Amino acid sequence: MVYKALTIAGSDSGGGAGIQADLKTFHQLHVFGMSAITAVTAQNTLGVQGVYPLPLEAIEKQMDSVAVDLPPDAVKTGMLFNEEIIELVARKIKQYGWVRVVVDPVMIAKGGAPLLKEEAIEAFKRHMLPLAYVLTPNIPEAEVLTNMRIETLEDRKEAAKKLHDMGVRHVVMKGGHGEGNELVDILYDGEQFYEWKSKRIDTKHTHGTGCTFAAAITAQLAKGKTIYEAVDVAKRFIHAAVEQTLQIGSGHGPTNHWAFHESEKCSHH
Ligand SMILES: Nc1ncnc2c1ncn2[C@@H]1O[C@H](COP(=O)(O)OP(=O)(O)O)[C@@H](O)[C@H]1O
Ligand SMILES: Cc1ncc(COP(=O)(O)OP(=O)(O)O)c(N)n1
Repeated sequence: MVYKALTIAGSDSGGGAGIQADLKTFHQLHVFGMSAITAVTAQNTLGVQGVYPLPLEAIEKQMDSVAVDLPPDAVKTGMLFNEEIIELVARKIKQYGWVRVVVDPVMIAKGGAPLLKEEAIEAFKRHMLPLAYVLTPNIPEAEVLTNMRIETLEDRKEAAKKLHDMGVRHVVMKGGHGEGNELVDILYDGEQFYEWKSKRIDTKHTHGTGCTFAAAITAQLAKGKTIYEAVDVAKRFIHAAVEQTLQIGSGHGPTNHWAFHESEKCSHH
């Protein structure tokens, strides 16, 4: 059986985040990766040098081409950039009845470049949250989406409940932006909270962590795994990818998409 996943996201020329990170992650987890590119970015480990959204027609055609011939078992969305792209992507997801949809609310690149226009945030909340089988905000993204300040673990849980009330089925809040040497990622399924704790690895090479983590969840969902199983593998995948970084580029380097496979000698999970 060949499982297939589609990423609808921006291209990162530097290869560490966006479409490139998603496809590498799908591949490492033995899922056939497909893409619909929303925007091209000129980007490297030093930052984002240019953002070029694609015409709506080009985005729609890519989604149609994949949908009619290669129906995905799971879908991930990343950089959506503006209101028009959000509306289009949401309409097409509904048209094709895609359910296992992982929405990564990409807003700002680590270097500070906006990957979602501020005026598009309301449209994102309105159109994308109700389609999210899984939403994967980091702490600053969760703050923007819920209009609340998140400092403690209790705040994170309150924000997760709010996001669930806004239509998200499963909230996976990433803890990379929290304080201290321990990272806590949480999952809320509407009833219970689950926590994944790990050591914070002391490195500046974390470009693309969010994309890679959400892509790993998507790959596992494509294979029919439960949300708990999917987050569990994704957490191990990203931990290995940050622990054994590649040390390339002179800024914030990419994570290592080979590391999980090599460290766990996994086959198909
Ligand atoms: N320094 C680090 N050491 C280990 N894991 C990390 C580190 N930074 C981020 N992660 C993990 O990478 C994933 C993405 O985290 P986060 O930084 O919160 O999101 P984003 O990349 O979207 O800003 C999470 O699972 C988080 O726990
Ligand atoms: C094209 C593109 N999409 C998404 C991102 C953001 O990725 P993320 O995983 O959050 O990593 P950082 O930008 O925070 O390093 C991106 N940079 N480019």
